[in-house]
This record gives sequence, structure tokens and C-alpha cells, in this order.
Amino acid sequence: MTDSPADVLLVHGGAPLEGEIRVRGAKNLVPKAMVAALLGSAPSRLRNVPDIRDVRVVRGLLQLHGVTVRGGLGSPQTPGEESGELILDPSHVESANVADIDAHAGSSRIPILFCGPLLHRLGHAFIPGLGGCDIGGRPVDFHFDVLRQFGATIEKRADGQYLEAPQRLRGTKIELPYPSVGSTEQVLLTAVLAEGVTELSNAAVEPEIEDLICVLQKMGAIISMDTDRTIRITGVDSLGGYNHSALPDRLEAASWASAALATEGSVYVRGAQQKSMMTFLNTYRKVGGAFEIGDEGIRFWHPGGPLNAIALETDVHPGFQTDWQQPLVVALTQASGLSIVHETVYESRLGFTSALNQMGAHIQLYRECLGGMPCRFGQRNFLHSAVVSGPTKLQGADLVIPDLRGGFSYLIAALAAQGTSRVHGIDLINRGYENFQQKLVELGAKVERP
Ligand SMILES: CC(=O)N[C@H]1[C@@H](OP(=O)(O)OP(=O)(O)OC[C@H]2O[C@@H](n3ccc(=O)[nH]c3=O)[C@H](O)[C@@H]2O)O[C@H](CO)[C@@H](O)[C@@H]1O
Ligand SMILES: C=C(OP(=O)(O)O)C(=O)O
Repeated sequence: MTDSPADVLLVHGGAPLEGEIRVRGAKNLVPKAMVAALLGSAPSRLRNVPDIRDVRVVRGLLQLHGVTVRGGLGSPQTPGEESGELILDPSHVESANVADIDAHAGSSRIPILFCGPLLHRLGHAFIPGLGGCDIGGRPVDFHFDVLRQFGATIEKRADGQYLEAPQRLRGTKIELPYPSVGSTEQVLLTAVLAEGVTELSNAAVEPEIEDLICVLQKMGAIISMDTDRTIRITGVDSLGGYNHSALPDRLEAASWASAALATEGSVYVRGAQQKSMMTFLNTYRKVGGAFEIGDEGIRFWHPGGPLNAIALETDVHPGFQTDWQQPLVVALTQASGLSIVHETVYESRLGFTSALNQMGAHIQLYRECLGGMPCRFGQRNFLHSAVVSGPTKLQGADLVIPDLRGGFSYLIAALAAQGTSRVHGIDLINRGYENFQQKLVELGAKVERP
């Protein structure tokens, strides 16, 4: 292994996680709310901002495009500022010299959401190659199809995509082939300043999308949501700034909940909210996990006794969120009987299980759809269903983190295992989990840098 010691964590397993941690704003909302600030003619104030890599990447991209960013992810810089508060001033976007954008290639999924705001402001946009987790092909065809429908032209270049809006973008009628989160956000961030009405059907309706709509409404946008996945946006001529506290990260909250279950511990997640986690909570209860919902957070714990095997299918909201799947699978290795997991959102999100098998888990992958819901991946050679038989004792191992949630899942497995694990590539976890090592220590985990 050639990685630096700084990117390795030694995890001494076998002890329950006990105590309290706090989750702040959602990784899947905060960077998008930051992009929305580009649409305004006045500064925006975003609160409850976590110090995670995806936020830093978008801060850098915004600065490159002339947005002045004040406020801190760490300590406040001026009196009166809170930590976790950003003030984003887009007054100088038109005069920015966008050099070095290539440095941001492969950094996250977010650059593609700059398209609409930049086309409105500048009439053109350059989008470098995207990053994000390697959990499937992750094409962006829907994004470019909708942008063309608004009137943009797109040219593929060796280092990215170059877009132009020869005239003001026009509202349009769009039907997404699948309720994609990013494409729905693309439509929202483009339609709010387009001329006329946009009607989007088969839209994603994840809580982070609702929160982005709240942000845009605060800026002056006119957006309505029907119960049938239809979103209507009436374009306006200009938008102001916003003042918004980001919704808490339900994905991080569920990760800690799964860690409590797998390690037979008890974790109070300050900031966790029932409303955005209802589907997770139902599943957690079926597995045998206990929780208590308070005004400020949710306590999750293992109540003792055996856990139950379950059948689980991931889906778009309000279904079981795919990003909850990997951490919960670790807990399912401790349940009695056969659990069945059908991953219907990403075709390659079960590859992380081979390392769990090396630790002693029994997880078999299948190409077939093992669930009631036929999905886009059935009969297409993707190992997207799993049968987990448990309970199995886990042993510490050498682990290489494959992606964000897979990485956190390996930490959970290492904490639940007997012996010591050496987890490589842990820096990836900083992409979506704020101060995770400090939180682990606060919960009593025995972790150290080699
Ligand atoms: C930064 C962020 O918010 N990431 C989240 C977002 O990712 P992201 O927005 O990338 O995910 P999408 O909802 O767009 O993708 C869902 C499915 O649609 C497919 N697709 C998507 C776009 C497209 O142009 N063509 C296409 O085929 C994807 O390959 C995937 O199979 O939503 C996912 C689904 O809840 C989450 O797992 C990610 O954590
Ligand atoms: C898949 C994820 O994120 P991204 O879309 O940023 O890769 C995730 O948060 O689990």
C-alpha cells in the first residue's frame, strides 16, 4: 500500500459507540444552495454549513467565478459571524477571470449545476469533467437534454463541456426519463430566470430538492410542486439574495444510526429530523433497531437480542434512499437470517460488500432483480441485488475505501469487528462527513493514525 499515513486510520473494533454527535447541513443540499447564490443580484446568507470537502470545492468554484465568499467553515473571521455560516456575494461575476477551472475537474458532481446560472448571467459556461462516487456509469445526458430544451447549445471539448445561450433561455415542458435528483436541480436552477413557464414532470422530490425550492422561493422565484412529481416554475426577470439555514443531513444521521446498531451501541444524533427520515426509521424498526425522536434530534440504539433479517429495495424519495443502503448493510450482517437488498438507483453500489466478506460476512451478489420492483438494471449484467446471511462475526482487516458511503460502511464494519482494521483512503470520507474522526472519538471509538 503506497498511500500516506495521513490517509490511513487504524480502527480497534469490538466496542459499542455510545454518546452524542451533531449533524449539520446536508451534503446534498448545501453545495446546491451555494450555486443558487449565483442567480441573485444581492448577497445570500447560508447557515448550518458543514465543513466538508464538497462545500470547499464549491466555495473554490464560486470564488473562481467572481463570487466573494465571507464567513467560516471553521472559526468565524469577523465579530458577529457564526461558524458554519457563509455570505455569498455574486456582484462581480461578470468581471471574473475564470482561469484554472481545470483544477476542479473530477472534484464533485456539483460543477454541472453551474450551467443554468452561468448561462443566465454570462451567456456561456464551461463545465470541467465531473467527479462523485464511482457507483455506476452516472451519465449526464438528462442534464444536457434539458439544457438544450431551454435553448442552450452544447459543445463537447477534450477537457469538458462548453455551453452557450445565444438568447435568453426559454421555459419549456420537460419529462425526465427517471426522477433524477441532479437533473431536477438543473431544471430548477435554469427555469427560475428563464422566460415563461417550465413544467417538469417525473421530477425528483427528495427533501434536499424541497429545501432548494425553499431557497429559490426566498430569492423571489415562483415554484409550485404537485403531488404527482410535477414541478411548475414561472420564470422571473431577476432574483435577490436569501437567508437560509440548510436542512440537516439525513444521510449522515442514518449512517450514525446504522453504526449504533452494528456496534450494539447508542448514539444521539443532534440535528436528525423525523420528517426527512421516515422511511429509514420504519426500516430501522423492522430490523430491530430502537429510536426515540426528540425536538432537537433522534437517539438510535440496539435494544439487545437478535436483529431481524429484512427485504429492502432502494428507490427515489419517498422510497428507501440509496445512500442509506451501504451503512445499513453492515448492520444486516448482524441480523438473524437472510436479508435481501435490491439496489435500484445505482447499478454498481454493492461492490463494497466483497471487503465485508473478507471480514467474515456472507453476502452473495446477483444480477437478477431480487425484489418486487423490476428496475433499469435487471437482465443487464449488473450485480445489483444481494443476499446477506447472518449473523456473522466480523474480523478486522485491511480495507481500501471505494466511495463515500462505502467508506463509512467500512468504518462501521471495522468498529463492529474483533481486532484491528487498517482503513486506507479515509480522506474520501471528508467529502461528506464533517469531522468524522473527532466524532468517532467522542463516541468512544478506539481509532488512531498509524
Ligand atoms: C450531490 C448529490 O446530491 N448526490 C446525490 C444525487 O446524485 P445525482 O444527482 O448524481 O443522482 P441522480 O438522481 O441524478 O441519479 C439517479 C439515477 O439516474 C441516472 N441518471 C442521472 C442523470 C442523467 O443525466 N442520466 C442518468 O441516467 C443515474 O445514473 C442514476 O442511475 O442523488 C442520488 C440519488 O438520490 C444520491 O445517491 C446522491 O448522493
Ligand atoms: C453518491 C453520493 O454522492 P455524490 O453524488 O456526491 O457522488 C453520496 O452522497 O453517497
